[in-house]
Amino acid sequence: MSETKTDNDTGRDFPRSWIFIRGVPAMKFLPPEGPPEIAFAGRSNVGKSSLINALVGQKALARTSNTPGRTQELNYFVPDGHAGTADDLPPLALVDMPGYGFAKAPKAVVENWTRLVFDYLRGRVTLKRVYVLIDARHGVKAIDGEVMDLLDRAAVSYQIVLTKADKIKPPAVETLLAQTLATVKKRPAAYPEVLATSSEKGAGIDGLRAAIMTAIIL
Ligand SMILES: Nc1nc2c(ncn2[C@@H]2O[C@H](COP(=O)(O)OP(=O)(O)OP(=O)(O)O)[C@@H](O)[C@H]2O)c(=O)[nH]1
Ligand SMILES: [Mg+2]
Repeated sequence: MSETKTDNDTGRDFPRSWIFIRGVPAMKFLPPEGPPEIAFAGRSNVGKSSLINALVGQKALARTSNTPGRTQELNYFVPDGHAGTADDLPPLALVDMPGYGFAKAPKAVVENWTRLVFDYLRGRVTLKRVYVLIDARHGVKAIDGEVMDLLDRAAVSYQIVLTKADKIKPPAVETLLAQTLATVKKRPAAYPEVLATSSEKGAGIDGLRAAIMTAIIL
């Protein structure tokens, strides 16, 4: 069994030690459907990989970069210490994804990632919750709306997370939280709570861990 650490506010356990198990360049390479999956989606450079590192408390589990287009496959992370056999599956998997929108890569390559991300989001039976990340400096863009439309149509549960909250003033974070919450309340598959985070400063990370642990038992 993997060690666990406890979130004070919920008493639920979030696994402490995580490993990378697979990078998936196309749908046919997905692992067999098993543990509940929690996926992280968002525009290139929004901070998906950094948020995963903050959640697991490991600085370099997922690769991050200042250059948009760093993550190029669906990357699977699971808690360490599980055999992966039918009677010892990990309790969940975190899935880091390529970004959508602008990236420093050829157009055809970006189109390929975008198709992979959209196909995965639409069709993965064990996908329990998608975290749709929004850069707190930029707010919700048209492509984020398209992703939310897709998730609403596919009835896949998702929750909005603002990233890089350390980059703007607290009142501006509050305003964006309220605006974003008003938008998601009209959306059928959206969880009616928006979280603000900073992977850099650790803000909002405990709350996100707790939300994930709740999502996998729903
Ligand atoms: N100030 C600040 N910078 C952040 C935060 N999160 C991420 N960054 C920075 O933003 C850049 C992009 O972070 P990544 O985690 O690689 O972003 P990503 O969404 O995984 O990017 P792609 O894989 O290219 O789509 C890096 O330079 C990070 O250091 C944050 O909370 N605060
Ligand atoms: Mg990334």
